[in-house]
Amino acid sequence: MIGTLAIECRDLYTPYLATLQRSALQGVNCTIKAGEFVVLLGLNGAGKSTWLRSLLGLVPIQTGTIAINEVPLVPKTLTQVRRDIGILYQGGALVPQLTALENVLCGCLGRRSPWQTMVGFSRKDRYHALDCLEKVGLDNQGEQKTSQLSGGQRQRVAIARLLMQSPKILLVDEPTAGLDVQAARQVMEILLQLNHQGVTIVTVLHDLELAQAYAKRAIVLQEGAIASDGICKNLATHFAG
Ligand SMILES: Nc1ncnc2c1ncn2[C@@H]1O[C@H](COP(=O)(O)OP(=O)(O)OP(=O)(O)O)[C@@H](O)[C@H]1O
Repeated sequence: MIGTLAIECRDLYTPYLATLQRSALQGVNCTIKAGEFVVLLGLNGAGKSTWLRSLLGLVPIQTGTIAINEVPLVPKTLTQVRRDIGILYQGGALVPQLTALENVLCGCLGRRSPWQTMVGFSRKDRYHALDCLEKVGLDNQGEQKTSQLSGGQRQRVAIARLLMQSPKILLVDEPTAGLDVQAARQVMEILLQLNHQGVTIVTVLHDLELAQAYAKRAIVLQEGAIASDGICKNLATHFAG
């Protein structure tokens, strides 16, 4: 699978923002091959989340092009492209009143008709959701409300929910924010396992040690453009400079 292009951005500009006195993204050029594990680094406001959201067509684009799995991202291809790509937002965005299993089941709502949604989830859906929970080590917590889970467990439920759509590309925004060292490593280990299974991972991280331990390539965004792009090595020294 490595060799095909998972993500390709050419001269990507978002519209001018008066508050910033520039565009959030200004000239992003980048290719990421299928199967890569990439960490996205940069200061607050550098444009990391905006870039991730742009890859799903969630941000207006002024100029430039995006292709996902070699399919140009245009209104006509949006549904097709979104089938292949999952995004995990900061905090996971789970429904606290629902159980872990119910939250994971929500991951298949996007590919169901309104009629199927009214009928409820099938036994097959439930087995699939349990399977996804098992992949993140939470098969015993399926019936627990997510409000009663720890931050690390909630983040893993959010990953399991994404797995329901069997994405080929996972975009992850600060998956370890607010987690202790052990929980952060558990989340990163899950991302690594998924990567070993062929899923392309692009994750925003602020922890340089974790970045170096798990990702092979680091892309650094600065004021909406790529300031550096290379192998994950000596990141602390690089950033000190
Ligand atoms: N819809 C919007 N309207 C106005 N400004 C916006 C909008 N979206 C993003 N911005 C601005 O664009 C810049 C980039 O934001 P973005 O959230 O992508 O940065 P980031 O690198 O992810 O930051 P952080 O590390 O804090 O999450 C920020 O200064 C933000 O305030």
